[in-house]
Amino acid sequence: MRYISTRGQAPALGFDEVLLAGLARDGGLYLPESWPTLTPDRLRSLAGLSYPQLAAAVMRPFVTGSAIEDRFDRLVAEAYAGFEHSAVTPLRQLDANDWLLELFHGPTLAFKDVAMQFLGRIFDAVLEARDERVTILGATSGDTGAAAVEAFAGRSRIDLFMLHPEGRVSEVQRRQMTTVQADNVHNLAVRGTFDDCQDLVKACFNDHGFRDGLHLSAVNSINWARVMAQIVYYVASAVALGAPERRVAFAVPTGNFGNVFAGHAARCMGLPMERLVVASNSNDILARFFERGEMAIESVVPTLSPSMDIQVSSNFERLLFELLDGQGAAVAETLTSFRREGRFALPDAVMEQVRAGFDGYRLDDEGTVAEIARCYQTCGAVLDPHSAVGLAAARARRDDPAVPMITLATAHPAKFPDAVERAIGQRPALPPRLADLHERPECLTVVPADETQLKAFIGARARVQTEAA
Ligand SMILES: Cc1ncc(COP(=O)(O)O)c(C=O)c1O
Ligand SMILES: N[C@@H](CCOP(=O)(O)O)C(=O)O
Repeated sequence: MRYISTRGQAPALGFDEVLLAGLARDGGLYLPESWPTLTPDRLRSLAGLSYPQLAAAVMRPFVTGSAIEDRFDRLVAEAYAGFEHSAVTPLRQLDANDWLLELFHGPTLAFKDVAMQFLGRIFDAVLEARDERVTILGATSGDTGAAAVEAFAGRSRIDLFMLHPEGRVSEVQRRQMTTVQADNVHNLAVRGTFDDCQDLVKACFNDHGFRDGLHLSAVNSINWARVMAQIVYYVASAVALGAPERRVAFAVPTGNFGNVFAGHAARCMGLPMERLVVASNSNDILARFFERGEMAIESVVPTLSPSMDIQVSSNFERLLFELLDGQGAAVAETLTSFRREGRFALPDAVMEQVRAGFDGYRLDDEGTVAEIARCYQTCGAVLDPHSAVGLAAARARRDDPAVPMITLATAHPAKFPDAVERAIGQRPALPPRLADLHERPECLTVVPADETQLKAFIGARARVQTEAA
């Protein structure tokens, strides 16, 4: 399988190169040249498979030509062996045709583990096959960082530098990153927002000298492999509820648009799907976009669902590439002017196409607390605030009650105990293996949102450079 950049100026690459590159050299994001097809017969053949078997079957066409193709099934099986639920991503029924897809049974209690546990293993295997080393640079609003630290700590060919916005992640999220003691893990608390962190990451990648010197790589959803691994649970849940004979709909708590883009990718591959509902908190740039056809940046406001406190959704670029008929130059121009002007609009005809596939919804903190309480009272399920935003969106935007509506539960409630306690008067407990999280010593460095200082910090510590010098 070959991959092309959304900005049209970088060379097409194979899977291993895309995995290690993260961001394309023209600043774009990689997409497969064509979508592998999930025909109705193929979908039927997935029924009854275990999650790792289904994951390997869905992802295999994306890795053809990879150095790890022959070990792929084993790596996938290992990735999911440590999940605390044997179904890996179980479906929980909330009402006649309402389902919660629980994506938080991995080691750090968020959906990021589903892809990141897999990424840790394939990075290692590809680097070993090529006898190479990388420096991973990432930005997190809480969960990607925790999942990456867990997946990459102690891996000898990898140094991980993870940027989070200081004071804007939950205490559990921060501690999950900062209490892991490993020489190859560096946590940086940036004085700024998640968008500042993400901009710093992209700036480092776009400095080709810095990027090449350190063999920079990415584990945010700008990396195609993250999205690829997230496609699997859309397919698994739809097949469990009757695909291809029955269509399903999804509601997705959204920030960087990576998770919902994975759902869209599953649809492009042939999964029969009603609309994807994009659920936002008060940082509602996407909800406003679906309403008005204009993407307009406003300042980030802190909310009870901090992982979605994002204005610039990096993966929207992949959808834009499709909407602009694969014209990389038009994508680059639109996004450059977006960053300059803080807005861009799409023509009505394009918005019609967008609205046929997506719908948006926004929920503020008050509504989030009310939704956690409502769900607890009506079904006994304790939701985290991100999943609550998703569930409210599912109810509000449901078209046809006969179509199963699946809400993605993206985090365990114990990651956000303050919000949950406010809603239901109880603090959800962390699993026993994390019970002493609040007593463990933390290790992090506070830095300004400054590209030069960040590069100096990384340059002084990354082992790739030390060895090359
Ligand atoms: C718990 C949780 N829910 C939802 C999201 C939003 O997902 P995405 O950024 O893929 O849109 C995130 C962050 O990614 C998250 O950590
Ligand atoms: N909400 C995310 C933000 C980064 O998203 P990613 O999917 O692009 O890694 C987080 O939890 O860090």
